[in-house]
Amino acid sequence: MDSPEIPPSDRREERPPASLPLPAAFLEFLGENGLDPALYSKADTIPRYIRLKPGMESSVVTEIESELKCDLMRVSWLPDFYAIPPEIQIAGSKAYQQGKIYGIDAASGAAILALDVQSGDHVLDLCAAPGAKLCMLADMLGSSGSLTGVDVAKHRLAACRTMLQKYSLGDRSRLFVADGTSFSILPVNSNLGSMEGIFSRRIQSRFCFTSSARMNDLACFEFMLFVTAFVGIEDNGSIFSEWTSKRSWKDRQKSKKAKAAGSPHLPSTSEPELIYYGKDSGLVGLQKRYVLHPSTDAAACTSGYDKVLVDAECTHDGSIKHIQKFEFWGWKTLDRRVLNVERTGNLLHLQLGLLTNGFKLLKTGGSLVYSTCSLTVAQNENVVQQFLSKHPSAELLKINPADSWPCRSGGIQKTLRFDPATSQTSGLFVAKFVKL
Ligand SMILES: C[S@@+](CC[C@H](N)C(=O)[O-])C[C@H]1O[C@@H](n2cnc3c(N)ncnc32)[C@H](O)[C@@H]1O
Repeated sequence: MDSPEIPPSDRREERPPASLPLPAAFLEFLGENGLDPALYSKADTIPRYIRLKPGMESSVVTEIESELKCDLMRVSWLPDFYAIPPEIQIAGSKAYQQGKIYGIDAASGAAILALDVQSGDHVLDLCAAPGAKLCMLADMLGSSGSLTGVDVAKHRLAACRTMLQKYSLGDRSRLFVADGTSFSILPVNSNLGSMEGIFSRRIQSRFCFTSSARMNDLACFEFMLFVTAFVGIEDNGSIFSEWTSKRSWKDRQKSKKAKAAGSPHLPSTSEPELIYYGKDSGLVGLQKRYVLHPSTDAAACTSGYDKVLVDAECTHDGSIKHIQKFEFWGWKTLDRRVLNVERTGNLLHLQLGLLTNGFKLLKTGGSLVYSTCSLTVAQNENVVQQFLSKHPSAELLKINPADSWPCRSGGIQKTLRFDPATSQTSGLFVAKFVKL
């Protein structure tokens, strides 16, 4: 007689024990979420991944190999990605310091490819820091379109600014410290339509300009630059000039106030704070008040972002290397940062809020990728399900390149799950939506 099939929960006992000394509270968290502790035994075996900045000559690979003293193994399913042994540190290498490579997990790379960014797209990254995905998004964008990065933590977003500048990827980017659940600023070009009206009316009354023909975007843009030059003089300094790291007196006063109000993250007004914009971000020469005005749902449908990434805040339990760090930070901090029930409850609300607002800012026909580095169903499939039940204009999309990716299907059709055992990567859940 055939021996009865072992239920999955019992099969776990046969696997090698986790090499990390996982604390009881974390094991309990894994148990409650139906996750296998054996995954954490892979911590020392899954490779570290680096991405070679596109456009680098292939000779650079040999150069980097001799500097890092290891082979760079090309990741066949992901362009420009290489695997290196997990113990190799890249931060001290010249290749890293000169901006030729950056560290980014292969699963994160897959999430960006899933978004299918095309040259000319207006892209929003709603939880951008510390910025590895943001850099890859900027790379995919090429020489047209725009990239807007948002994060609630100012010090973390400042790290994004450093990254973009280091890798010369910031020209088309702008960075806002803001709450991603309520951020409502549209891409710059989208404002042209509404500003066309504002400027036309203003100029008509000033200069008796009476053309009834609708200006095309380019003519309108040139016209606006001309107009802002005049209006700007009148408004004395409210025009975006080229970005500088030197802060104005006004900005310094603003952050003093925010500090005094006791918020380390958000300015006291909770208004989005622009902490960087590149020379081709579309802002230079424009009036601040027209760029920073909040949008309506209807405006977003016609003039919103083409692509949105919501790489939501989560418990990070799927990021094996992150969990590994608690060996140094102390397992007690894991309780506070990962397992705290109240925090986890709030997280679910936050994740749904981020996904909902990211979708709101998407133009009709645009697509959104929702990802988390948690392996729990609660933070992934359940959030997706709840979101879909409230948004009839949202539909899950098949992620086409995934046919050749080493990942599994998520608990809902068309969603994906990467994990150390299946993918040799960090854990990541990925879902892609289209706005109908
Ligand atoms: C998983 S990390 C994002 C990683 C990032 N996408 C990358 O590839 O480097 C989540 C980020 O969400 C940010 N965050 C948390 N709450 C937020 C909110 N309400 N609005 C915007 N960002 C938020 C955190 O500060 C954190 O930087």
